[in-house]
Amino acid sequence: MASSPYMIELREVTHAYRTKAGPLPVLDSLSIKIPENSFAAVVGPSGCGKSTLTRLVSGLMKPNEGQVWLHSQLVTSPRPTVGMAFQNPVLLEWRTILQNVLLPMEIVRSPMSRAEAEARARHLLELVGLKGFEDKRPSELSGGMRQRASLCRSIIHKPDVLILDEPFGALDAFTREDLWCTMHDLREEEPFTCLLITHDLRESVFLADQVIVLSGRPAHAQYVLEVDLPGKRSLDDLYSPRAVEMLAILRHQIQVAQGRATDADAPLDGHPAAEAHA
Ligand SMILES: Nc1ncnc2c1ncn2[C@@H]1O[C@H](COP(=O)(O)OP(=O)(O)OP(=O)(O)O)[C@@H](O)[C@H]1O
Repeated sequence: MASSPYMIELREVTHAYRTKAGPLPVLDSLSIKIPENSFAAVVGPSGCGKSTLTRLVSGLMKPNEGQVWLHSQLVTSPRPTVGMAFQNPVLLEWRTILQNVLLPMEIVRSPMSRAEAEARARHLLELVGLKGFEDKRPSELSGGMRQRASLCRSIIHKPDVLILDEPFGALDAFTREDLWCTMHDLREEEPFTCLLITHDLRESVFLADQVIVLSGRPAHAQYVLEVDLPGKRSLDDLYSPRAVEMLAILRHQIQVAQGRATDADAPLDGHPAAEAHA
């Protein structure tokens, strides 16, 4: 079995949940390739299997068929080298923000000393605009600030891969856009490989190098759009003719995935998934 040259690779992954009503097929021959230090966004109809995909990549679940590769290793058990952030940033109220950010260092083995980790946590908090809040408790912060702290926590241990499962979904539009820019700042400071699950097409185009559109359940990679915008983007880039064109393509692909449109009337661009993954 050949190892994978990608940071994340799914090869022909098929998975069904066992339910009382019988097997529920969720993924069907799903193949995805994400190179090191690149950012992939996954979009698709509600309930098509996006969160299932994150559980497979982090090793919390094993697929019925196919392989999941992470940093050239076959994933067969939970991976400490994966950082995760979710829609609800669960921070521990009895710890300060700094102590919350440092939490993974107590769980994951790392070559960093305690002093190095603390210096890194303080630096990350400054980078995301939380300088001065290190000693506050989570309840003293706004939702957007808590999500910023949660992002710092997810990368404090320098994970191979960062998995973001709709981390900005519960925030108001302005805070969300602010956090998108923070993501670009973080990536500029320290490259990492990221898999983002989102329902927001603008978010996917603003943040990602490739946008993978999943089909309806059981999901396969229906379409892959390579985002050809500048590396570090400004919000104005979202209003460029090219960004508007890409958003139209993605909107159409989501409609195809939902069974509300066919490929016959597709805007012309991008790569059908099969081509991009050849
Ligand atoms: N542990 C489980 N047991 C049985 N069925 C499950 C389990 N987890 C998820 N499902 C079902 O599998 C399907 C895919 O779920 P998943 O959460 O991966 O979808 P999703 O694309 O992330 O959904 P959404 O867009 O609504 O967040 C759904 O129908 C869900 O009800």
